[in-house]
Amino acid sequence: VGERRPSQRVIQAIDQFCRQKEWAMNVGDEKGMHHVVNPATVLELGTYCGYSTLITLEFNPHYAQLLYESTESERVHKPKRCDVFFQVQLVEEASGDWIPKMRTEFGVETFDLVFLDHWKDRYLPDTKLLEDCGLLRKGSVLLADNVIFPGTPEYLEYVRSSPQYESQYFQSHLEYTKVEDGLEKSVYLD
Ligand SMILES: C[S@@+](CC[C@H](N)C(=O)[O-])C[C@H]1O[C@@H](n2cnc3c(N)ncnc32)[C@H](O)[C@@H]1O
Ligand SMILES: O=C(c1ccccc1)c1ccc(O)c(O)c1[N+](=O)[O-]
Ligand SMILES: [Mg+2]
Repeated sequence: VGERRPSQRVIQAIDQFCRQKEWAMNVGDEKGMHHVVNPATVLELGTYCGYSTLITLEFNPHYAQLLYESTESERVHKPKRCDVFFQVQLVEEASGDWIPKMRTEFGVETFDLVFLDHWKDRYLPDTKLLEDCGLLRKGSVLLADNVIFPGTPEYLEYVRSSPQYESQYFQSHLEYTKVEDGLEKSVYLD
């Protein structure tokens, strides 16, 4: 068992602080994304402090700054609208405005994985936007946090009743608590 990488040490420190000092809305160390296949092109909706980050959308400049400071990857360059790191592309904009620009701004054809963890009333409209923009392909995975607490009833109803998705619920707990919550994994069938 080797020495923890810097990013693992940061995650461990966040978990310890949130468990012992002050709760925060990171996805946390229990839910995580370990049961999802290893994706190549990932979109995260909702960055916060960058605990779960990959290619990520965050409209709060304060939280976006936290990611710049906490991401140990060197900043490759600073184009006008986003910062590109070795592993992270952060777009400091609202999901509804920027999902339609993913192809033209980033050359994304389709996403292998979308991690939904932003304001819960945006899950359904942004999912429909991803569909309408052709950014999902057969086998794309939507992984949605907080489907029980705070809850995303309209989104759950949609992915569980739509013939376009194969959905599975992974029961867990609200991060750093014993309150029931979980992740809904929905595979797009096209
Ligand atoms: C729960 S936090 C994200 C937690 C993060 N995924 C993690 O696991 O640490 C939700 C974040 O989404 C951001 N957010 C909410 N709605 C958004 C939207 N429509 N577009 C972009 N960011 C959004 C909020 O500013 C907040 O930082
Ligand atoms: O909505 C909240 C929330 C509501 C009230 C106070 C703090 C957080 C929340 C709680 C746990 C989450 O995992 C999460 O992603 C969120 N969120 O804001 O997106
Ligand atoms: Mg969450």
